[in-house]
Amino acid sequence: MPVYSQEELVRFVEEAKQYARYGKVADYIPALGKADPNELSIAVYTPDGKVASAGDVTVKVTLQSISKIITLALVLIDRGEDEVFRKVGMEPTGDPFNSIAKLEEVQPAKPLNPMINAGALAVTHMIRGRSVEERLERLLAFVRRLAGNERISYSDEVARSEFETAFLNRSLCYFLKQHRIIDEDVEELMDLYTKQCAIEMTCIDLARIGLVFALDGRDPHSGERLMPLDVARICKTFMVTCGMYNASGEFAIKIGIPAKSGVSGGILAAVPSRCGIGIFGPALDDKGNSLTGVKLLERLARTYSLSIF
Ligand SMILES: NC(=O)CC[C@H](N)C(=O)O
Repeated sequence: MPVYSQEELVRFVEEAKQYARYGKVADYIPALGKADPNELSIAVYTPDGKVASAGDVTVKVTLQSISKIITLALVLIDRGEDEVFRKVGMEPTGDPFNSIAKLEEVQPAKPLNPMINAGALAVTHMIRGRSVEERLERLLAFVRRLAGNERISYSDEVARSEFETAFLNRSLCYFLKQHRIIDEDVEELMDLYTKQCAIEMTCIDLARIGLVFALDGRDPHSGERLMPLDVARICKTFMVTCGMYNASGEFAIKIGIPAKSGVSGGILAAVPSRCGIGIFGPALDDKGNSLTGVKLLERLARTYSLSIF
């Protein structure tokens, strides 16, 4: 097991930051547009409980699409594989995360995987609970257990900002409703989905959740099982095949670590048995992945031979 040295991480962060000028902060969710593209931070959490970090790891990042992997785990626990995969598929799309195109082409109409927005909306729909509040509380309780941090909540500002502007996601919902993938009120689902995406935490929390996946679903400190082995396995497989949207193939070749990104600039990565990694770098590439974050991960993967392939 390599020792992830703080000094080395600081150097890698400085190197990767040079690329910030080629990226762009997401602004289709207006509240995300306020982020500083030069921000870059990383935390690496190892099974011995140690955390190495660089950059300002007190900054909070909203999960955005990273939440998709966590809701998938919760819903697989809630409903089991058979029910979940009746409503959402297992195949990468090669399309942007918010694309509506394949929904019409694929028969029977169901989203191709849970990592694109259409699939994630179908998954969020399946979170058990009698009301949006109860479902959100169940999700938050799960997130807090994975991160070992009771204080985690969501940003009301970011949730509201997305809720007010998410017309494309609403279109996806109506399509799903027409095809009976979902049967709830679209505004309620959007309320829950935008709050889910606005759950915020630090890179250290992200890294700790990554480590739970890396340890096949076990709590790194207590050894307690937080999700069944199969659920952790399915989630990690989706991270490899679809976690970086339509850049997942290139990411697998260049970096080779199960990872999930969000348009906030966050990345959660799980190196099986070895570590969890949390990154925040809001300068995005044209696919919506953190440009500086991916550069940083690439450097780390090469230095420490982290590719699983
Ligand atoms: N790729 C992302 O991170 C997208 C998440 C965002 N909340 C959306 O639905 O558009």
